[in-house]
Amino acid sequence: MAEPGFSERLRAAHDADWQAAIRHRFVAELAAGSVDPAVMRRYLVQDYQFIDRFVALLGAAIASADSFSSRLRLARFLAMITSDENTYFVRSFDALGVPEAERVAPVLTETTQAFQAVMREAAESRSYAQALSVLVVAEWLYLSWAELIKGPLPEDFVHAEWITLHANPYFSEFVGWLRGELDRVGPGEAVVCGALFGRAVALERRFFDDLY
Ligand SMILES: Cc1ncc(C[n+]2csc(CCO)c2C)c(N)n1
Repeated sequence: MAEPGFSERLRAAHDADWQAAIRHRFVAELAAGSVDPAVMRRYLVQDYQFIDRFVALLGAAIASADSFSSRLRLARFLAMITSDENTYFVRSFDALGVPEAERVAPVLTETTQAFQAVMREAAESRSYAQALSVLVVAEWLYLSWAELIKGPLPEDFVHAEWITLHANPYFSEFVGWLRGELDRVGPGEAVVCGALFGRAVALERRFFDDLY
């Protein structure tokens, strides 16, 4: 059997937080379409602020990537999420009656602030490997919970689209490629990449825990 790659070794090193996040109560309720509207609202309001820094981090990855083909691939993904995914938030905020102030400048939880700090740190490192360490967690962990959901989609688009955005062949393929990039460049900065990866996994779990 082939040796596990760098990304799988980091994931396995943080398996307890990883499993707690991908099997979280929030994910189960999302699949059942039973997330309390107040919980969904709190989640999406904080997540929109997460996405803001995520987009900046993806920009940093584009700037620090070590080849034109990698830059192109990341740039295409960036274009996709800043169009399709942004409309999901706007439509969901409308459906949930979220006022403008909470869309653009909500009070941030400590977890959201800590997450933003990790993303800022990774972006400011100007290291492709460090940027990838945080991007891979955010994308792969979401793909992993979404892939565990079986059966018919919930009726409400706020629930259903949040699942289909993360469980689709395009996204799965992209995450596979992104992991391959981290497998390729991460071992050169293994310790610092491992630390960023671990902080990000712990924060993903806390981000869900905070909702309850
Ligand atoms: C706390 C938190 N962590 C990860 C994601 C997942 N995510 C963020 S941006 C992006 C790319 C396009 O979908 C993905 C998968 C999230 N939404 N919120």
